[in-house]
Amino acid sequence: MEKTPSYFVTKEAPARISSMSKGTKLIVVVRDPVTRAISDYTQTLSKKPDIPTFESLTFKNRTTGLIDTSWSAIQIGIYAKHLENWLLYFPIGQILFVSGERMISDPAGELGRVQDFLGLKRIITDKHFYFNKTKGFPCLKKAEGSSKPHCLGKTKGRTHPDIDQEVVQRLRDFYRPFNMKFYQMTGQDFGWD
Ligand SMILES: Nc1ncnc2c1ncn2[C@@H]1O[C@H](COP(=O)(O)OS(=O)(=O)O)[C@@H](OP(=O)(O)O)[C@H]1O
Repeated sequence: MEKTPSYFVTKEAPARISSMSKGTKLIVVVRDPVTRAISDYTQTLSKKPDIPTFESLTFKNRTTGLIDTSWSAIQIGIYAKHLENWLLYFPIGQILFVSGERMISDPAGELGRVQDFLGLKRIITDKHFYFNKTKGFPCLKKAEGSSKPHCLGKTKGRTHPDIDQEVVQRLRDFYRPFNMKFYQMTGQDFGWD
C-alpha cells in the first residue's frame, strides 16, 4: 500500500501505475475544492508566512474576476479533469472516492466503504473513534500498539484564515460545473454546493 496525494494530479502517474500493475486498487480522498484550496494555502502559509493573500493569489485579474487556474491550490480541485486522465488507464470501478467531509463526520462509515472496497473484514468500526472537542476532529480511542487515545498531529486540522466571502462565492461558481461533472463521472453526489 502506498499513499501520495500528488499522484491524483500527476499526468504521468496513471500510465506508470497501470504498467506496474493493472489491477491496483485506487483510493482518492476528495473534499470541497474551495475548502481544499484554502487548506492548501494555509499549509503553504504555515511554512512561508510572507506569501500574498489567498484573495490576491486566486485571481489573474481581480477586476475582471478571472481566476488563476495555473495556481496549484486552484488547479488540484478540478477533480473531473484529473479523473479523465485516470480513466484512460483504469476502469471507474477500480477507484474508490472517499469523502473528506464524511471522514470527519462519520469516519467509521467511510472506512467501512474502504474496507469493503479492499475486500477486508470490517474491523474498524464506530467503537474505534471518539470526537475530541479540543481537536475538533474524530480521534482514535486507542492508537495501534498502545492503550492511549490518538489524534492526528498539529499539521492536520489547522485553523483556516478568514477569506473574503465574495472570493469564496466566485470560487464556488467556478468549481460548480467541474463538481457536477465529477459527480456524474463517479456516480456520487459529494454535496459541495
Ligand atoms: N480526524 C482528523 N483529524 C484531523 N484532520 C482531519 C481528520 N479527518 C480529516 N481531517 C482533515 O485532513 C486534512 C489534512 O489532510 P491532508 O490532505 O492535508 O493530508 S496530506 O498531508 O495531504 O496527506 C485536514 O485539513 P485542514 O483542516 O485544512 O488542516 C483536516 O480537515
